[in-house]
Amino acid sequence: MPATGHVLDNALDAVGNTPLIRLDKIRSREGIQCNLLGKVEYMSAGGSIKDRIAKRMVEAAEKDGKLSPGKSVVIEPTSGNTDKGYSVIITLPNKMSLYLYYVQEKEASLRALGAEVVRTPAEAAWDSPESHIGVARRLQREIPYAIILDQYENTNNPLAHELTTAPEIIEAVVNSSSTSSRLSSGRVDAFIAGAGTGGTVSGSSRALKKHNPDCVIVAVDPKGSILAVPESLNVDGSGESYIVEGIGYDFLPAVLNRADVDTWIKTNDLDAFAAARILMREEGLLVGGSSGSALAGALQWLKSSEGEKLASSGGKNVVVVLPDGIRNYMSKPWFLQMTMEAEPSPLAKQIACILKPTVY
Ligand SMILES: Cc1ncc(COP(=O)(O)O)c(C=O)c1O
Repeated sequence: MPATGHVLDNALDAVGNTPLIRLDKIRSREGIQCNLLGKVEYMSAGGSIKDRIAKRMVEAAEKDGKLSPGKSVVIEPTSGNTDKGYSVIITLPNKMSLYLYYVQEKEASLRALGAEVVRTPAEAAWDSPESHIGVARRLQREIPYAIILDQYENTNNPLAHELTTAPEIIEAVVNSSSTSSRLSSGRVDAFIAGAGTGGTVSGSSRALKKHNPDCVIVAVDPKGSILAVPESLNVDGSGESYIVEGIGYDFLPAVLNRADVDTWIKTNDLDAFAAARILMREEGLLVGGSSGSALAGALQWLKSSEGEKLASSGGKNVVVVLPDGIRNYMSKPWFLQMTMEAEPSPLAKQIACILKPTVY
């Protein structure tokens, strides 16, 4: 959400500057005393936290003379590049290939922006030639002027979070604490985010620890992924697949510096989707599944022996990153199931009663 009252030059200027919103209903239903604040990334122009790194990686490559408009083909990064005159190819793991009628929203949005999308089998190991990474590398070898900006290794990925995500959070908390006594610590006391490439947690951690050396950085990793430490955390559910998208890997991305993380929390799909539903129903935030993972992880941590002290301290500020919105997942079975109530609500019954005699 950009500053209001200004005409922006283009959609890239509407990347980031997302709101930090109190999750007060969840806070009170969980009996938590500290402030629970959601960084709502679907309000960025492309609808995802990935807008920030796509923008920074492209701009850095331009500065280094690695990209020339009209000529270069950018392989892999998400939206935001088309405005700049590059052809874009996205290689995307086909997570839900089992569902025949699955409408692929991510693919449709990317195509709408003018990108070519190549689907790759989700089962492929990251280092196999069939994986999204393997296919991207092959295309780069074959297509002239093709470049992979490589979010897994590109230091501009964590840097985007160090220079935008975390400073926005700090600014919002510091500014608002001068006018609201509820944000009384005036600092970010804990930060919780899902880990995929690890750019969000590592980059944000660097800025947040400078702001408050005691800020606790909690990373959320789905069961079945291997990112968490200690390694023993990854044993439960090892080899299992998970449906939630955007977080967890079967390899360690170079941009994830595990030393930047204080604590890891493992989550499962069921808890993640239940938490996403609560964010929608109770807070009116139309988030995607991994936002549910982040919230589920946050609540798990706040109930743990480590997080409990913060949870019971009024005026402390705990920030949860909500990385994208439901737009990308509207046809996923987990979401469709969620929208079908087992039992009609009293209001639904009343409506049915009123409309009964009507023949349509
Ligand atoms: C949709 C989505 N993309 C990416 C990420 C992770 O970001 P990063 O790659 O910075 O770890 C998340 C984290 O929750 C996510 O939900």
